[in-house]
Amino acid sequence: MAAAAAETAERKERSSWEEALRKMLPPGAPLPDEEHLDYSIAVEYDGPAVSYEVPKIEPLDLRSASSGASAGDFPALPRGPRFNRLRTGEPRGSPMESARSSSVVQSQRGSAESDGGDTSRSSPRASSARDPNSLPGSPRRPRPGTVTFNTAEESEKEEDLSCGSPVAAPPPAAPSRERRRGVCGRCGKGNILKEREACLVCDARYCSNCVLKAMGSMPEGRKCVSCIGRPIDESKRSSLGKCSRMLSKLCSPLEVRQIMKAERECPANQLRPEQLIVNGQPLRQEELDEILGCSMPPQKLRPGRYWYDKDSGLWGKEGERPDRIISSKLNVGGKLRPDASDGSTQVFINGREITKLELRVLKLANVQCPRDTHFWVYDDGSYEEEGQNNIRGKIWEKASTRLICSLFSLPTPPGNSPGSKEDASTFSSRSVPEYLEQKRVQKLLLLGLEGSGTSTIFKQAKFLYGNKFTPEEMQDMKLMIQSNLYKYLSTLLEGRERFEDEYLEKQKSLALHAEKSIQGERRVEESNKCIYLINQRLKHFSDWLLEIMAMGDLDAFFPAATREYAPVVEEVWKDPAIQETYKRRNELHFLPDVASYFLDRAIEISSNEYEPTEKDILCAEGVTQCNGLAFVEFSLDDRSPMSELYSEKFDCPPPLMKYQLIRVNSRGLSEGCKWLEMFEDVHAVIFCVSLSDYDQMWSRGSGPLGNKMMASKELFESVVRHPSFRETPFVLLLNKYDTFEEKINRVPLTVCEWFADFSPVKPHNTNQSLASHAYYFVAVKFKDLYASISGRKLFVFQTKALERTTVDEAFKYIREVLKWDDMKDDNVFGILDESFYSTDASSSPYLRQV
Ligand SMILES: Nc1nc2c(ncn2[C@@H]2O[C@H](COP(=O)(O)OP(=O)(O)OP(=O)(O)O)[C@@H](O)[C@H]2O)c(=O)[nH]1
Ligand SMILES: [Mg+2]
Repeated sequence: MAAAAAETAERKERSSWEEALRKMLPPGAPLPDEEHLDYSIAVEYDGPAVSYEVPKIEPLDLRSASSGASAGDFPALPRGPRFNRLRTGEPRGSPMESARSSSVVQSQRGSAESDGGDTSRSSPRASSARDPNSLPGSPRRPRPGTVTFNTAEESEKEEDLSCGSPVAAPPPAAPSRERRRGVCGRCGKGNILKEREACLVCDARYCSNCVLKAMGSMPEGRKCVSCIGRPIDESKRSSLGKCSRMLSKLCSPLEVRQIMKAERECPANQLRPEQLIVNGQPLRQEELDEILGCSMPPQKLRPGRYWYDKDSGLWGKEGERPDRIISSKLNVGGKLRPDASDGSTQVFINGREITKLELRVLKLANVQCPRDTHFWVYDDGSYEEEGQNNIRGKIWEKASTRLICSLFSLPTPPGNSPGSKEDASTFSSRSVPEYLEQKRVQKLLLLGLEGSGTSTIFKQAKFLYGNKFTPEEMQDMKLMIQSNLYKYLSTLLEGRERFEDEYLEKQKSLALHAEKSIQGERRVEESNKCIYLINQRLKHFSDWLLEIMAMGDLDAFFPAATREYAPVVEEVWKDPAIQETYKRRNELHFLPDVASYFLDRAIEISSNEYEPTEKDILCAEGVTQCNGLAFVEFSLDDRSPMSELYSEKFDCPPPLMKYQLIRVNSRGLSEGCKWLEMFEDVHAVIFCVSLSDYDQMWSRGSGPLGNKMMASKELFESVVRHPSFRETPFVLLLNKYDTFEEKINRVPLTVCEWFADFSPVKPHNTNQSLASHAYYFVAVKFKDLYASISGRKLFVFQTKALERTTVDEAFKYIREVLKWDDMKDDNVFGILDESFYSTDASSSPYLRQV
């Protein structure tokens, strides 16, 4: 019964689509077989109502145009930018818009027809094809967008290319363009110093006036409209998704984010399987999918030849040592060859002759490996000699081995439990940097997002506990303060440019309206004086400085230029346009609060005789100019309620504990928190967050702008999740409470999406109470987040890092936390219940925070 009904339904459906098709063909033309239908031409249906859904073409929805795994793996592609711009009425002229209004849309690839995955097919049946996953037998591989906007000529050429096998057909080559250095590919105007945005495919460069016209709404990121659908130039792979200064000036942050996402994730920009040769064999799409979809895929894959050991998960470039450990047991590539990494040690791991460096590390890790040893290594690091059936240990288990590996840039598997303490002695007998030595010091790792206050806290610790700055450090500090002047200034100048452009745009649209009325004209004339205008001379300086900053060449000009330009710096800073810009500093690409403190004294600071005061040192960002790792050792006066408890019990004073404060700057954290592995033995992680960041905009490098508190949250999460700190207590310092107190009455806490549910219940008559309420709210947010990840309690303390006493109290609080942590492990007194170990208790004078 059911079968018969289904058959009738199918027959009915078939006849109705045949009917629809007939209407599209010239009268009397025979109805082609389904196999012979040419789906590459879609015609807008304007016939009578039909019982099924007429297929629609959505030119930009590449997600539906790509099939199988890729469709599932790549999130929705941006359609926002285009619509946003259309809404704002910005003149576009992009061929994209004209194509949308046209009723005939060309399919880019005839090849897609053969596999039935083309969403542009005109068959009514194709209505289901909008969901590529619903197509039986649709191949799992990314395909370029169905619809592009090429010239007729280009489309013809492509049609030929696309006739080949859909798997083997190489993507069409980029059109070659004649280029002259510094000349815009569209308007032809040239200026070698002007910024250009380059097409990722053909490298055509466009000036800021032309880039949006040449690249349209960028559904695949920065490509000329005629290059959409084409694979990118491989040399540009590393810049995928990295926004340029030009683009961030031209588009809103949301648009930029969407364009960059499309650039990274659209099918056309992905690696093609045949570009990867693994163990001598080019990959097939399923294999590439398997690699990319595994739990630990190789990062930043580029076309090339690789080797892969599926038993251990080791992965490297052909002829080179292992580069990383990826998921094991993937069915990809050919058989691992003995000479895969070009080793010459006569020691073999899973059939591969290992390199000298690996052998050295194995020896350091006390693995016996005479010549002609054949090891079998499994993905958990356990190893045995071939044929002996006797696991001899785990290679990466010891912390020392992992540290050695990281020193030698050899991969270790993530997620190993912290190494056992007995490693310490073996480890210190080797020549390792002093700071890695296991001594009687408690290591405190101080981390935080850029500008959160870590260096200020570090410097306060130095002032507080007796480490003086050396003359070299003072000199470093001076140079840093001097060059920071230019950094602040360039941020302001860049902002000024943007505000001026915005203003002019607004004027233009006003003028359009005003043309209709004479009064309007007068009004426009009156308001034409833009407050963001600067004079020609300063403009010249501004262009020059921004150019240098964009090229990252500041160090080449300073400090030599410091004195020479000091008067101009002062003039620029005092200029009303810059002062107006400064008023809108929260819209700028992060300008610290201290910018005005230093810019006000530009002449004094730029002089040769300038010596930074203690306050200058504190206010200056950073510890040293190069700003990498910094260490300070100190001991604290140990009289505290907890130490009294010790003395009572043991009848002797506790030994003086030394602390080593290690500060890693935010740049050190940005590379996937790689450095953190070095610090798995720290006793506490002190994470610093600037409370006043909740309304600040910020971006990592040239990435898209976002809320800075959210960026802090993300960094916090990744540090908490880091395997090195699974057992380590965390102390959160909520810093800049002073700025927060002042700001909270002007800017509601809810501007940060994470705090959107902040609604203080009681009326707040004083600033104090609203600020403390908000502070408590933020603290609890972090505590909840921490607990949800680690299942433990987060210790929170409030600081105003510029006030020394608050930093002193913070360290004393941290000392208490460390002691409790020690005692929790031993539980020597048997009195440590959860409430004692909680921050809610107030058994210590320092325990007055949430
Ligand atoms: N008002 C106020 N300013 C602070 C406070 N803490 C730090 N600052 C200032 O904020 C700026 C940034 O602080 P830093 O200590 O340099 O921040 P950081 O975490 O070291 O950031 P990077 O050096 O970029 O990694 C400096 O100008 C400090 O003077 C605070 O509690 N209140
Ligand atoms: Mg700093």
